[in-house]
Amino acid sequence: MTAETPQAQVEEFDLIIIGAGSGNSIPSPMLADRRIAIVDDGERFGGTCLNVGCIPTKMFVRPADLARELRTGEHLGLRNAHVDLDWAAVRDRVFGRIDPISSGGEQYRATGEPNISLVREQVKFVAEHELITASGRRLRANNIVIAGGSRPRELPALPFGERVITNAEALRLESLPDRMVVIGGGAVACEFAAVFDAFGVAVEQLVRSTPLRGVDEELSEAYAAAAGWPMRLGVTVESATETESGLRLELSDGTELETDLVLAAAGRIPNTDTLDTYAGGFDHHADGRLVVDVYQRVLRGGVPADGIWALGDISSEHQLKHVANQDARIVAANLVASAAGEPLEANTLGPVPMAVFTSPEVASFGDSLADAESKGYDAFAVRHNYGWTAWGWALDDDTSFCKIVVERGSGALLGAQIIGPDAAILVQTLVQAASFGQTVRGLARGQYWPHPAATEIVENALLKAEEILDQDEAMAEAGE
Ligand SMILES: Cc1cc2nc3c(=O)[nH]c(=O)nc-3n(C[C@H](O)[C@H](O)[C@H](O)COP(=O)(O)OP(=O)(O)OC[C@H]3O[C@@H](n4cnc5c(N)ncnc54)[C@H](O)[C@@H]3O)c2cc1C
Ligand SMILES: NC(=O)c1ccc[n+]([C@@H]2O[C@H](COP(=O)([O-])OP(=O)(O)OC[C@H]3O[C@@H](n4cnc5c(N)ncnc54)[C@H](O)[C@@H]3O)[C@@H](O)[C@H]2O)c1
Repeated sequence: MTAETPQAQVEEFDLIIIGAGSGNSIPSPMLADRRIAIVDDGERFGGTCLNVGCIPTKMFVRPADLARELRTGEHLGLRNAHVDLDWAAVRDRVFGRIDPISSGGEQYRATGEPNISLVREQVKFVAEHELITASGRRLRANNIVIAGGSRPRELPALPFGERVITNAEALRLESLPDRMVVIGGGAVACEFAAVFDAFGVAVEQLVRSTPLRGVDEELSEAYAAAAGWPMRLGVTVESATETESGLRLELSDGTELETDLVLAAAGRIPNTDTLDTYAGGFDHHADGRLVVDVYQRVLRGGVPADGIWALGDISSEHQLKHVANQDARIVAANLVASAAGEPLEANTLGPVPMAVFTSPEVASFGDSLADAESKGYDAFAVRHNYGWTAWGWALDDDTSFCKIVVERGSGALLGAQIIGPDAAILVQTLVQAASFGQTVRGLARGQYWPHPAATEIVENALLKAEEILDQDEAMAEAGE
């Protein structure tokens, strides 16, 4: 802007919410007396989870899982199960359901509430409480909620383009390629590899280290062994060359790989750079996330910046929707409390579960045994295989298992890792116990477990853990 260019007049609001993913849940009747601006630059309204993340991916996972189960059901006596998956039909069902929700939500925000203005463009900070939009509008508010999320990390050797795509493009492909390379070993890569494999694409997954790193070594190994598509571990792409029919990838192990399409899923980076939260003077972690305190207030010079809040991927160490939602609930409550001069609510919910809807499914919370030991816990782990329960016999399963990590003495549940069908549901029984401070003692025998449901896998792991605690106690009493 030159000296002669007149500056746009500042538009004043009581509250500006940047990001209409989890941020879109902040407005409520409690804030009906505030002039609110919701700012979002997404191609579709409603953020990552609704449009290109959790929800559509799982809507693809379901038919993929069904087809895989039928096709691989020979051992159960299923014969000649030939199942075709129709990509276009599945895709159109998914987005036929989701797109109207997105556009309906957008229309409601644009016209449905007199106190809310919707600003559909990119915005960035110019000062602690002031923003400028791409078209030059200047917005100011005493309270700003930063819910700008994250975006896929681009790899230098594989710039995004026609043949190198992200989750967003992958879900809406016009037609399926014959061959696809999936880069990464995280949740996105593992879920998409499983889906495209089931749809008949020749998938090859390239993992820099090990898949689902950070869960538990034994589980990561079991996952790599059980996944039904080729997975190369310990390799990266050094360079890529366009060929007539696709791309040739030169890999770090000296080999080459030809493919039609690359799906890059090498992590997500917070949108603090494009939002220029640095211009607001806020504190950032080394990876670019905003630093928040336990009340979700953004810090500036180590102390809470007045009226600046953040939630979800842009500030959280967990890039998970249930965490972003919880952050948003805290921010919503604290916007009301701070205006009323009441005490703020702390964000102190118990352990964070995560579930990866790949094949086989994986879920966990808390520490692996290695993590617990590195934190100084005197802990042990027990493992119970699905195949040791009646439900496992029904599945004819010999690869799935549940591990729980327990503190010696107290019997506190420090973590759990499950690989196998319905892992996401099973883990919640343990998350619930840990969240409400229940130890392993009495947990199995203090309630009924429907027989012969999959929950008996968890019940048996708990019984085993209790047995170890009893043995420890007996040894201590015997003075051993
Ligand atoms: C493929 C995939 C699958 C996933 N599956 C799961 C799952 O099964 N379970 C789970 O718990 N989590 C899952 N996640 C993670 C989950 O989607 C995110 O943790 C969650 O959506 C983050 O919400 P958010 O509100 O922080 O950000 P978002 O929902 O990303 O919202 C941020 C919004 O801010 C807007 N914005 C950003 N910068 C600006 C700017 N400068 N100006 C204006 N607007 C801006 C963006 O357009 C966007 O709409 C998945 C993620 C991906 C990518
Ligand atoms: N079911 C779920 O809950 C779910 C599903 C999808 C995504 N998510 C969330 O979305 C976030 C993003 O997922 P993601 O899988 O993209 O990230 P991630 O951080 O989980 O995994 C990134 C992967 O990319 C690899 N990688 C990083 N840099 C690389 C490089 N230069 N070359 C090769 N490989 C590289 C890492 O080794 C890792 O395997 C995750 O944090 C996850 O919490 C959750």
